[in-house]
Amino acid sequence: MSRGARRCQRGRTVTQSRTPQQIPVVVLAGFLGSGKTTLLNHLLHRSGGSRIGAIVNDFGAIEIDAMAVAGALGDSTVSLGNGCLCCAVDTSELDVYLERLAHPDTGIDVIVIEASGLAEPEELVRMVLASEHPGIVYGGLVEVVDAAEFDDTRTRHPGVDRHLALADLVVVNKIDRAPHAGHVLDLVRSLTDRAAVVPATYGRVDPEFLFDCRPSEERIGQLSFDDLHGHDGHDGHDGDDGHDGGYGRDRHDERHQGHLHAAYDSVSFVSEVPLDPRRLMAFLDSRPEGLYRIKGYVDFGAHDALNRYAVHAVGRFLRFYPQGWGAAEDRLTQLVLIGTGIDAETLGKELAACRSDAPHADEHGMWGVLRYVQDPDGTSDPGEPA
Ligand SMILES: Nc1nc2c(ncn2[C@@H]2O[C@H](COP(=O)(O)OP(=O)(O)OP(=O)(O)O)[C@@H](O)[C@H]2O)c(=O)[nH]1
Repeated sequence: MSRGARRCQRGRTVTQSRTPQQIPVVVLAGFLGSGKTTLLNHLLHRSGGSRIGAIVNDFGAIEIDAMAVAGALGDSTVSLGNGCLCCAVDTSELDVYLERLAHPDTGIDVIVIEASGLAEPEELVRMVLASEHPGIVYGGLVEVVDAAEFDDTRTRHPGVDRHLALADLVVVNKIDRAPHAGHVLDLVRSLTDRAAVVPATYGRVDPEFLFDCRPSEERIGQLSFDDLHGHDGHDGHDGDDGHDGGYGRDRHDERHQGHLHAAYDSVSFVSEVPLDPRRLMAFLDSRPEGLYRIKGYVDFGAHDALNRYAVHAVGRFLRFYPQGWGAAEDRLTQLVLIGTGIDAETLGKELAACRSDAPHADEHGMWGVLRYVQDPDGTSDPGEPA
């Protein structure tokens, strides 16, 4: 591929033409919901002594992915929200962040850019290669594939084959959900050019596949949000947070008609009023076919005052993950919906109608939601919608 790109050798990656001062920049891509954020969180927790700088690019106006990554490590990410990095973000903005992260004071060993699920990886790779910063070197393209949805994704987007052909490493994720995992692995291998193809569940791959790790004792901790933003007070959040009960069709640059995201719309929804679990389940059960991805956090108010519920829908797959509210956290529902041919106004109205008007929890109200909560040991698979 390009100068500086890595090759996998017997399960380990090697950065070529990298001087000791140069920090590899790894592009982490993959279709909507394939498991990029899950993999990035795994890397952040399992990178031994290596210090990772993360740049997270969300498609929707609310930065759900950035929250998921930052939430795990105390705001140690840079967020480039509302639009695919490959079009909507100015190259110079990416350069500014790369420069900041690559500054020797940060002590960062590797930078991972998590692309939005609709980004064009070759554009991202081009942007990294175009950076003239001497302190960084392109570190390779990692593509995450959802093994359970792979056939469907390829049918919807034949362009995915092209993305795989460019990859240096393909993580075939969600092996636990794929009844024909062997078939998917063979297919992916036939579509890649030179990539290592690694099966995974919940993105648990050896970080050494992506970069050379330092021993654990060298770990010096993650950076603060301020470190990454250069103490300039700019938090990179341009979403419509705090806009109660509000929803909006997010604007995306449609110059690049050949891009995956040209056919997709996203809707963001924020509410300070808790949602009623039965109404939300009715909404989710009847969600339109084109609404491929839902992610975010739900406040069910008195129905569970201790937890917010992270929600993920990918195709017909649906899960809720209860997470304790932080003491200083705003009790908000924040959702991003992404799909093709979706009616943003109607979806927004339907979500607004899910807001609760009852002051008390009804006793069995959460049952429908709890069907989609995974057991703590992660072994059982709750029922999926018909
Ligand atoms: N069963 C199963 N679920 C997984 C696995 N990996 C991720 N998930 C779930 O899949 C959903 C989507 O995962 P994410 O990591 O948010 O996917 P993403 O690629 O970052 O999503 P986008 O940012 O929308 O493109 C979440 O509910 C994850 O918990 C896996 O290996 N097995």
